Amino acid sequence: MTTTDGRRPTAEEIRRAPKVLLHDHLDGGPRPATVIELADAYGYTGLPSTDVDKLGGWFRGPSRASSHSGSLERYLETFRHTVAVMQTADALSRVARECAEDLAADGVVYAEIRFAPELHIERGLSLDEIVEAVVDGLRVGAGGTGLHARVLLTAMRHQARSLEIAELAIRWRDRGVVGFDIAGAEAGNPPTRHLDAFQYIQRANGHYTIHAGEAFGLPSIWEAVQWCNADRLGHGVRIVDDIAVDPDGKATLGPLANYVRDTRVPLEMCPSSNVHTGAAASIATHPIGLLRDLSFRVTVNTDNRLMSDVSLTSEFATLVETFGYGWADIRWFTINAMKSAFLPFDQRLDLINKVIKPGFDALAANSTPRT
Ligand SMILES: O=c1[nH]cnc2c1ncn2[C@H]1C[C@H](O)[C@@H](CO)O1
Ligand SMILES: [Zn+2]
Repeated sequence: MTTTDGRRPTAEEIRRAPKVLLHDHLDGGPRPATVIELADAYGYTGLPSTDVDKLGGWFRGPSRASSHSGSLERYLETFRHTVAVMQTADALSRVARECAEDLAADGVVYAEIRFAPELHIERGLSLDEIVEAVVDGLRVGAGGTGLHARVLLTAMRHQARSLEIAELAIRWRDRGVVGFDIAGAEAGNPPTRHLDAFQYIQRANGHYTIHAGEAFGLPSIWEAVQWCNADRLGHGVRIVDDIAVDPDGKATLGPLANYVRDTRVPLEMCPSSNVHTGAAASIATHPIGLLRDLSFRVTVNTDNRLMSDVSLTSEFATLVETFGYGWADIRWFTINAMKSAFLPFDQRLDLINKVIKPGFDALAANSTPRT
């Protein structure tokens, strides 16, 4: 459904819509100017440029399919510069505060921001000090805005600290941290490597999502769902490998795709990031179109706002442009995301009924026909 006059939502209208973001990396979204200032303040001399525009362009460059082999590993290389300047409590707080400010300005009303504490210990911060700095920064940045910001703690899947990070997540669960995740190079690092961490969280009645089915296929998703009991899947795009579509468009789901759809496993889809890492060839051929048509529990996310040069608004605008989505679709993705958040049920319901639905109703009603 588009607006009553059949017109598609504009980017500015989408920006004003109350949106929900479940998959956004803190170290994938700092402002280029902040990276330069922090590098200067802390004596980090490794930046490829100290010019704001050039640095921004450099971060985005490797994401472009043309200049990039479309590999997750290459995409992840750029993070070393953002991580390098996020090694003190002040720097972490500032990046977190600005992240919340940027999301609030983009019309996000609920966000789960993730990062890997183990990457921020180079200057001697303890894991708890790192989490404290980020939680504080988000609280300050979100203060006085309509944004509710929470944290997911990520463990790097090629490392061996996941149980420790899982314990950290539970230790902070009543203080802004709502879940756990694993990220990093997927091939060769299957989710079951971290089974003890997932089981720890499960025994503590906590929540976790798992990056799976991005750079590796169905076995990764199967392990994440059937061995590790993931509450949600980060990306999960390769679930399409278990769906056959015949020439007249009829889709047949294999057992894993059926299971994921039947049990409403939320898919944290990040279309632009997937094009940049080679997980999808283009937005037009991105599986989100098919998965939305088949009513999987799809959500729309940014992944890395800096490296992929996106905002949640721009990501929705791209989908509107590509798939002809209207308000009903954006609202459906948004409510899917809010239902899938790691927030207590009553708070999710409150945001849906008091913020999201009224916000979308007002926008769809007020959108004026184009002259
Ligand atoms: O899309 C991704 N897939 C796997 N790992 C990722 C992705 N985006 C960011 N990361 C990694 C790099 C960051 O340093 C780490 C924690 O945010 O998570
Ligand atoms: Zn990610």
